[in-house]
Amino acid sequence: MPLMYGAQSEGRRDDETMRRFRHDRFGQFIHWGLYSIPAGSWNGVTYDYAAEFLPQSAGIGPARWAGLVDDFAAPEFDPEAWASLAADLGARYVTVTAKHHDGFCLWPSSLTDFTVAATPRGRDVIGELVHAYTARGIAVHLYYSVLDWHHPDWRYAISSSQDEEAFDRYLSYAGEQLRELATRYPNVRGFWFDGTWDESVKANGRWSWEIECMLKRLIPGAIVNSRLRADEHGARHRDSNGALMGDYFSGFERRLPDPWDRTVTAEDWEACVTIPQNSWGYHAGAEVARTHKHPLELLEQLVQAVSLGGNLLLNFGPRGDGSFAPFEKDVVHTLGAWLETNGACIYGCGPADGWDYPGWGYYTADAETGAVYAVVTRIPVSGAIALQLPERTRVRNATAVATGRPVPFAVRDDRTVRFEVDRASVIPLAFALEVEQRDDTAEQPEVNPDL
Ligand SMILES: COc1ccc([C@@H]2N[C@@H](C)[C@@H](O)[C@H]2O)cc1
Repeated sequence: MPLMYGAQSEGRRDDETMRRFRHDRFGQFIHWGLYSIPAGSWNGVTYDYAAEFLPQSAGIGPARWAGLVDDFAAPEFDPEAWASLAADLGARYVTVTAKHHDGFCLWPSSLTDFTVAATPRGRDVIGELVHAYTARGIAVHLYYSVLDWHHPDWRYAISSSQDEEAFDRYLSYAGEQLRELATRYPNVRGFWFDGTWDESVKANGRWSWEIECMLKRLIPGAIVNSRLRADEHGARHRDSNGALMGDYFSGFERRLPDPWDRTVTAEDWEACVTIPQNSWGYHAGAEVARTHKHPLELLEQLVQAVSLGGNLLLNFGPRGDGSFAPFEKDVVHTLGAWLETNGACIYGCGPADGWDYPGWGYYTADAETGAVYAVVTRIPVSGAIALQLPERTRVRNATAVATGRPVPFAVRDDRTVRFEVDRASVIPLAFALEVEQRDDTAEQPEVNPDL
């Protein structure tokens, strides 16, 4: 059907900025704001829901919530230390909350006084972070919530002409804030929109179209996630013709596609995940802490995302004082150390065509060289893994990515090779496979079916 405000482009973007985003594969999400101070508790009551939703959980109105501005002193906030942490994690980009649903702005916006400028130290958090990350070669995307609990003209739905006039004022405010962000911080790489599910926003597809046009005019090549967009019929992420809006699908939140779901490889996508089961802002509650994922679970999510052609955006919620909690530093050390020696199977990689999900781990392939990687995340009881080869494919040799040492394998039949895996191996264990297309007229590989 003809659309005025549908997808602005067809298919994958193939410009340098998007190729870099695709190559990066691994990003760090940062949720930091007023909600980081109470960290899930209010007036002595702990609410086990997401910490950034505390105003909703505890029924705190905007005026009382705004009282936290005076407590946002953030004595431990050190942008260079945050950038070093991201580098140690192995993240190639960072997405930072410039404004979350509570409407508090981490930059000194001229459009409102509900910003860091009103805090005791008045620092331009976004400006200092953009500088620090960029100086370390880490790209920055700015998270912006269209949903705004603080702004008096915000409406969840439009049910009167007064609502319409108010919400039009709100959308003008949000549009001017976005212009301000793109103008103040022109070297950010992208914008990550959230809070766009309400009827009021879905009814304003033209506004979302115009915002995407404006941001890409102000910052040529800027990358925008699919959550910004609605078309004129209220379709989100994909327009009414099914075309992806924005530059990558960003509907996977605290979940990934099924590891065998190759349909997702048709487009760029990013999954955002948390370390606790469900809190993006720092939550100090013991019950929430009980549900933190093990670092290796998060590492497996990264490998799984890459095996399906996606990026992983792993969230960290710094504490109200600007420091990171010990459990987050554990994640940084575990993932950073593994990526230091195994990054070849992640950065610049994507799905390995023809290599089906094996169950014991994931296959990735270098998008440039075609090199195939087998990444073992669970060792079968047999102590061996069997690789089902694509048609007319032969494995010439295999090396352990972390050490570069050759790895012996047995050819079981013309479609199966088998690796013995040392149970003491560091998991995930990545093998680099040198494969070649086999000319069927050539001699068949020597097979040993008893293996
Ligand atoms: C269940 O509804 C929501 C609504 C918003 C969110 C927000 N999206 C994540 C990326 C975080 O910012 C979270 O607060 C999560 C769940």
